[in-house]
Amino acid sequence: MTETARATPRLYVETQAVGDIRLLIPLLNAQSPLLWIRKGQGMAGLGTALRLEFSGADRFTAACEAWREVAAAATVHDPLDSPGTGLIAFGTFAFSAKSAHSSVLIVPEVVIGKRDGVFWVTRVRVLAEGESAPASPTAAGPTARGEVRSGGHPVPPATSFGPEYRISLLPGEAKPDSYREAVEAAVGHINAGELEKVVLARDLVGHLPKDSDLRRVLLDLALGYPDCFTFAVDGLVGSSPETLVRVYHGTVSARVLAGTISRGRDAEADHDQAVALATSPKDQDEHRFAVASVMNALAPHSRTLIASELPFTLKLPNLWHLASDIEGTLSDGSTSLDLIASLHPTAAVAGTPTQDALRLIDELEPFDRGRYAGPVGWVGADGDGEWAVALRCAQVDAEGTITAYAGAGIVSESNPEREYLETRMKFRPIVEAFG
Ligand SMILES: C=C(O[C@@H]1C=C(C(=O)O)C=C[C@H]1O)C(=O)O
Repeated sequence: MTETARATPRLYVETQAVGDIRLLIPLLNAQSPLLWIRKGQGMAGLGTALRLEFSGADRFTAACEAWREVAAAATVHDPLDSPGTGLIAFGTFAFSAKSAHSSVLIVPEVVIGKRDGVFWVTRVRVLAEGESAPASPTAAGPTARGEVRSGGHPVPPATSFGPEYRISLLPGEAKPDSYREAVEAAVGHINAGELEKVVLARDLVGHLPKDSDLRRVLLDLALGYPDCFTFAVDGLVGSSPETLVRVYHGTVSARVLAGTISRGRDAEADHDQAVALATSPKDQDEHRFAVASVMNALAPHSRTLIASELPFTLKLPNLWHLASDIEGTLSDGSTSLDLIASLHPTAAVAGTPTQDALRLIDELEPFDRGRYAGPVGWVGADGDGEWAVALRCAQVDAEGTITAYAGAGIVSESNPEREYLETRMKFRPIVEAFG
């Protein structure tokens, strides 16, 4: 199912430290941005040095294998050796093994990054057949094809934003009534003892005029949701609060979210909402399934693995979530790609038991989720990386069609209207960013 290049391309990669970079988003390409930031820190990508596509049930294992080969064949000069420096790929994976949408790893020609007061630029090019890689770094790094450097400055220039736009997103394949009916049907299956939890989503669609500047949407998301990962990979744009997995030098961490309530109108009502969420048996049930699925997936790869005993309430501008942080040390040298293969799909986005939930999603959701609820993030040459669950997001395709998705965890106590309203809250970041 998965296409692999005949010969592994040999990449030549140079990272250099640069002076202060203020904002990453204005440096991006307006129509095909590559971005991964949280709290203003992260990486922006320009151009494509290498694109690897995967599909089907083996999309994760094929990506692990292909990335290992690409990393092994690459020559990397990276004096900084920190998360995100050196060779990296941005990635987005389809939710379903049956999806018609591709899963991709993209190595940009240029990566501009900032983290903990360190600023860097990485340049990448594919070596020609027979060409040997420079043994030591060239002063300003390899110049990407066709790029004109302004005054020899290593950071590509910011460009001004294109015209403003306001786009309405309207119900797509799943109309509000059919969503409520699907929730009701799911509760029936749960009460019949067929499964314990299923996550059902609905979609909104809109159209982005040709040549619209997607950086406007990213800026809105990044400023409005600074504690979330704001991402743009291959047309998938969004701001996710949920860390699927982070791997760094043999440690592993994740943030599991499941259980949601609206924000209160004033401080007191808001506090009451948080207490109501933290003490709701329905939300605790939903959450327990989600934590268990992540712990079970990580346990075989970990020497130690700890989740907080009780979930905490995570405040976002549009809602409260029940959250649990998980931390551990790896026992088997798994890369972040190996771990997303084990983790996906968690009970926070599929349900419990997984296979029954996936079957019911196929039956009750009238669309292909594409990359929604799949892993989105980045991986480095050593396999370390950071992946979020692609939530609060939309896919913008080549014709400008925007498809946004939001879902809710259904358990036996679920109420169709409340679950519908929960998806409305979850759509807010993306609806407001395009609107
Ligand atoms: C499915 C979504 O969110 C997931 C489901 C949640 C829930 O059911 O409470 C909460 C956070 C996410 O894990 C979504 O945002 O579309």
